[in-house]
Amino acid sequence: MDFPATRTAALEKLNAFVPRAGADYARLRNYDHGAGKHENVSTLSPYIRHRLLTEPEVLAAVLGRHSPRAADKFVAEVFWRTYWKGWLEMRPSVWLDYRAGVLRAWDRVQSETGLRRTWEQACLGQTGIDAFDAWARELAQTGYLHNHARMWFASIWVFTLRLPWQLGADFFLRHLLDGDPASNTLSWRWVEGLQTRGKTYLARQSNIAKFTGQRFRPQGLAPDAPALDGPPNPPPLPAPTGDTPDMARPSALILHEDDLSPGFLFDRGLRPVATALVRATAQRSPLAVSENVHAFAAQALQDVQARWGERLGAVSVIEDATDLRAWVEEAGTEQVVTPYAPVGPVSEMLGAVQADRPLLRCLRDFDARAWPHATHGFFRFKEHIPDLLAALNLPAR
Ligand SMILES: Cc1cc2nc3c(=O)[nH]c(=O)nc-3n(C[C@H](O)[C@H](O)[C@H](O)COP(=O)(O)OP(=O)(O)OC[C@H]3O[C@@H](n4cnc5c(N)ncnc54)[C@H](O)[C@@H]3O)c2cc1C
Repeated sequence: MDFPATRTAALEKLNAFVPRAGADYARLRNYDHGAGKHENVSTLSPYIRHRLLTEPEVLAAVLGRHSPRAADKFVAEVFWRTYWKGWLEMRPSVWLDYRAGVLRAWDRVQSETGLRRTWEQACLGQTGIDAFDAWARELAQTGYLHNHARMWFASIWVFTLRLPWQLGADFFLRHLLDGDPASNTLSWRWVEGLQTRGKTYLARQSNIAKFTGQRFRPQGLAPDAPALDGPPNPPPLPAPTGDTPDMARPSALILHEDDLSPGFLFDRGLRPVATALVRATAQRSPLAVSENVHAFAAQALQDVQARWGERLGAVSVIEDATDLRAWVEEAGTEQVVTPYAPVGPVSEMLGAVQADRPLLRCLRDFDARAWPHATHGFFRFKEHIPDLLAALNLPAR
């Protein structure tokens, strides 16, 4: 596998990429040379998404080598993830609407033969649109796609194949090792004109030919991209502030696939008597999630156990809400502590515990500082990047 799910592999990848994160990245990042040739970008997203590497660690490595000006593009991309997370965190109903939309679209797939055929062809990479088919297969085989390919793919899915966008986002979530409720849902909404109202992304033959190094020149793409219709974006709720547990009290710890760097909790004084390692990959979709995705998360959880074993107490691996609730009961501690899980399947699973005893969700300082700024578009959020970097003691200008 190209993506061993260990922190060691993540650090090796980061170290190898850092020299290319400056001017080279700014110049070349939009070129997609295909599977096994993604040297222009970092391919770190599966690690950052599971927090085998944290955003501040990535930013520190890059700004330790390049000036803020030279690394401007890369730094901004890292903050896109933060922005999307903050945006969705303050508008959780958008995730619920997406989930309901997947079920509605899946219902239609089962009853409408033409739709079912197109959906199957798209998922199997058998549409006859060579570029699209290659991306579908690359995604299924490797669990990764270049950002530009994701944009072209999403655009063709909706505007050329006329498939429901929720099924495309679901296809991504079932196959991407970095499958992430915020980045995925909101990027799909952005392509279709739902996120930035009326502004869509059209995949063009000339653009695909140029940025794939002439590997593809797909015929028959939609000539225009009329924005999809949908309700206005909900106003933002207050950003979460997280809980502040009394770490001296007997505690159990829940570690999950949304944050596998628990060092910040131990630094705050947590000494758990027992730890549950929770995996919610099966809940990413009502359909079957790919083996690659399950395997990545499972290995990442093993890796956290290997790295932090002696700090975790008795360890159990848990994959469903009922078992998690039973585990909490059995642990019998006064409180349960967990790294904050943003909107998505893990947070939904943790919801099942909360009724029984205090579940204290610890928010990282980085998220607590950044998320409240995701009130409007990215360009307003971006103005805060220098301050967010300064708070990490990193060079900002
Ligand atoms: C339709 C669509 C769906 C997407 N779904 C996901 C998803 O499920 N999970 C996911 O992590 N990203 C998603 N992205 C965002 C982006 O494509 C990936 O984060 C990026 O391609 C990861 O590759 P990389 O690590 O090589 O990126 P690099 O170019 O090396 O960027 C460095 C890091 O910055 C962050 N980043 C870069 N671009 C973006 C972006 N546009 N949005 C958010 N963060 C970004 C990632 O953490 C990435 O690892 C999606 C984009 C689109 C257009």
